[in-house]
Amino acid sequence: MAKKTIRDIELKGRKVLIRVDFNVPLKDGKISDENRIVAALPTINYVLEHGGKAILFSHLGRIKEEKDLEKNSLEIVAKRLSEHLKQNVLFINETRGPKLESAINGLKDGEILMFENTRFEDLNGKKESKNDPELGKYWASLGDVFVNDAFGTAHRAHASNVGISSNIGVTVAGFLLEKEINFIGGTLENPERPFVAILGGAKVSDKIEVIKNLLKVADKVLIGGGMAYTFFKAMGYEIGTSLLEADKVDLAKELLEIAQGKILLGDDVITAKAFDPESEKNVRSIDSIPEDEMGMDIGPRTVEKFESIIKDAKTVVWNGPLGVFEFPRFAEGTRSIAQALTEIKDHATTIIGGGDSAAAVIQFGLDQGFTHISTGGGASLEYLEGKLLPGIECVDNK
Ligand SMILES: Nc1ncnc2c1ncn2[C@@H]1O[C@H](COP(=O)(O)OP(=O)(O)O)[C@@H](O)[C@H]1O
Ligand SMILES: O=C(OP(=O)(O)O)[C@H](O)COP(=O)(O)O
Repeated sequence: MAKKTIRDIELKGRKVLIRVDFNVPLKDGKISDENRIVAALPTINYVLEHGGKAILFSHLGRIKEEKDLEKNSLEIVAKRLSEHLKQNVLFINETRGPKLESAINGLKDGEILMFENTRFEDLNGKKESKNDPELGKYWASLGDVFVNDAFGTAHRAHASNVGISSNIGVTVAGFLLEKEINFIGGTLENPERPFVAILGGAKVSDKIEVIKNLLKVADKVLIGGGMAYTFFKAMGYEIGTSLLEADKVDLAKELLEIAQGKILLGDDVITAKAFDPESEKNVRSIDSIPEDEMGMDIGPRTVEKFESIIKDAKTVVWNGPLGVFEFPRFAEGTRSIAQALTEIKDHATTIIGGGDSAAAVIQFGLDQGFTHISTGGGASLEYLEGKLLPGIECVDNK
C-alpha cells in the first residue's frame, strides 16, 4: 500500500514533528559515524525550505539507569546537524515541559529545534519503549503534523513513532523512510537467488528471533560476530568468555535442526584474553577456545568458507559486524567479507544495514561497493522476514 509522504501535505507555518533515527555510533564521547544524520538531511531541508517549523527528536542508545543519561545526550548530534544544515539547531535538553513548549511556540517558519533523547523517558517506567499512551499523546500535542523518517526504528512500536501517530491527525513518511521502503521492499519482494543473509553483531537476543522466518526466504544464512557463540554453545563447544545469551541456546539448537544445513557457522575464530584493542590475538578452531579467551572476530578459514558462498550469491542482505571492527586488530573478518561483497556488486544486489554495520563499511572506505546501505539493521531484517513494521504501518495510506 502506497504511503503518504511530506510531498502530500502543506508544511508552511505548521509545527512539524519529525522522528529521525539519530542513534549514531559513539566512540569516546564523539560521533564515530554520521551516516544516519546525513541520511535524514533531505527530509529536514525539505521541511525547512517549505516554511515548516521543524521539531526533531530521536532516541540514542538504551537508557537503563541514571548513569546512561549523560553519555547518551543528543546535544552533540544537534551540534553536528547544525553544521550540516548551516543553520542553528536550537537544542532543548528536556523531553517535556514548559521550556520545550515555549521554545516550540517561539519557532519561526523555517527554524528548527531538537529535543533530548526520547529514551530519557525510559528511566522511570520505560515510558518511551513501552509506548506509554500519555507520553505519545503529549508529544503529539506539540505539533500539527507528524513526519516519520526513522526507518532504523521502524520495527519498534514506541511512543515517539506509533504513540504520536495515533494521537495526531496526519502522519506521513519522510524521504528516507520512503527510499528504504522502495528499495528494500522492491528488492526483497522477489529476490534473485541464491539469496544469502549474513548476521553478526551484538544484539543477539533481538536478532536471533528473526532467523526462523529468515530461513523461509533465504537460501543460506551465514552467522558470525557476537551472534555466533550462542550457536557454538548449542553445538556443544566451549566458548570461553565470549558473548553468550544463555537463555537462547535452546532456540539456537532448534534453529540448527530446522535449518537443515542452511545455517553456516565458522570453523575458526580470533580470540583475545580481554575486550581491549591492545589485547593479543590468537587464531583458534571452534573446538579449542580456551576458557579464559573470548571470540572477537571470525577466523581465516571462516572468511574463506563465507567467501565461497558469497561469490555465487545474487542477493545478499547483511546486518551485524562479524567481529569487534572498532578495534583494528579485530576488524579483518568484517573487512574481508565487505571486500568480497564489493566484488560481486556487478552481478548481485548487496544490501548492508544497521548503524554499526554501515559505520564499518564506511570506515573501510568500501561503502561505494554496495548496492544499498540501509540505515536500519533490525528493521531491514524484520522487513525481510515479511513482518509489518509498526513504524511503517502507522503512516497514513495514500
Ligand atoms: N564477537 C563479538 N563479540 C562482541 N561484540 C561483537 C562481536 N562481533 C561484533 N560485535 C559488536 O557488535 C556491535 C554491533 O552490533 P549490532 O548493534 O547488532 O549491529 P548493527 O548496529 O549494525 O545493527 C559492534 O559494536 C561490534 O563491536
Ligand atoms: O540502531 C538501531 O538498530 P540496529 O542496530 O538494528 O540498526 C535502531 O536505532 C534501533 O535501536 P534499538 O535496537 O536500541 O531499538
